[in-house]
Amino acid sequence: MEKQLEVQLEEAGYKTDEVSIRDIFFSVEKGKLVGLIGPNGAGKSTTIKSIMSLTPYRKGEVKLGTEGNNGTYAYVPEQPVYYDYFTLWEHLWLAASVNGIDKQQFEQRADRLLEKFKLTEQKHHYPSSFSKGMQQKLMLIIAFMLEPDLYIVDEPFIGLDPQATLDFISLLNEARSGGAAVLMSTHVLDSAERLCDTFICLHKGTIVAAGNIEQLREQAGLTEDHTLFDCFHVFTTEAVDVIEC
Ligand SMILES: Nc1ncnc2c1ncn2[C@@H]1O[C@H](COP(=O)(O)OP(=O)(O)OP(=O)(O)O)[C@@H](O)[C@H]1O
Repeated sequence: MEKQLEVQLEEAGYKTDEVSIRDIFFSVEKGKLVGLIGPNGAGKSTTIKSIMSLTPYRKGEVKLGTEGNNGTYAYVPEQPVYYDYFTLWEHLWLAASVNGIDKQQFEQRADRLLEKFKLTEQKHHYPSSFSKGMQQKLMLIIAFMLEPDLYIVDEPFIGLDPQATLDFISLLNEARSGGAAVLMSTHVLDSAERLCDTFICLHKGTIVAAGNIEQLREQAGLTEDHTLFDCFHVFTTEAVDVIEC
């Protein structure tokens, strides 16, 4: 299967003399959803930020796109980022125009997504007046509007209401069936268990387990009636050998 993202991070951190994550090696194939899981402070956001070259220190390599073909990506940060003086619609148009989407295609995609996320009425409002969940939806709408080869999403579920969560999942599945790859960090393990093909479990800045749910159960020494949460508990509370992925 073709890799859309290959991560070979030896070390990364917020200062040159401080290593926050180390030995993070994994890949995401076309059409697959890889879940980045781990407790608070495990290094999920740092991994994502260093993939995006947003950490001051990074040693290692990140390859984006398939063999001989640079891929496109959309990054949805944990904290929404917006301009105070642009309306919702202006944000979408700005993102579309810098990414070369023509006006007709932009309007078609943007209107469909606003409808889906129930923000049509707020089209000409300023995101600074939005709730956290509505700002999160703005970030997701931009990502889906760009229809990239790869989605990198940092904790999408916190802040979204149940209907928006379902809408987000259905759009994600639609993008995957079109061949898009997804890397998603989350604490919401029941959703992750249902959605993700494979998991990277981080603890104390490094990978402690990786694979699909069956492989995680095996690595945790658990039987098939155990959930992702049970595996997570084993990997993050007991001394485990670091398992190569
Ligand atoms: N801006 C920063 N400057 C310095 N250290 C940071 C910064 N952000 C995170 N860290 C440190 O890096 C380590 C990993 O944090 P990170 O935010 O990646 O964890 P996380 O798994 O995303 O946690 P959470 O689930 O709480 O979001 C922690 O020790 C944290 O204190």
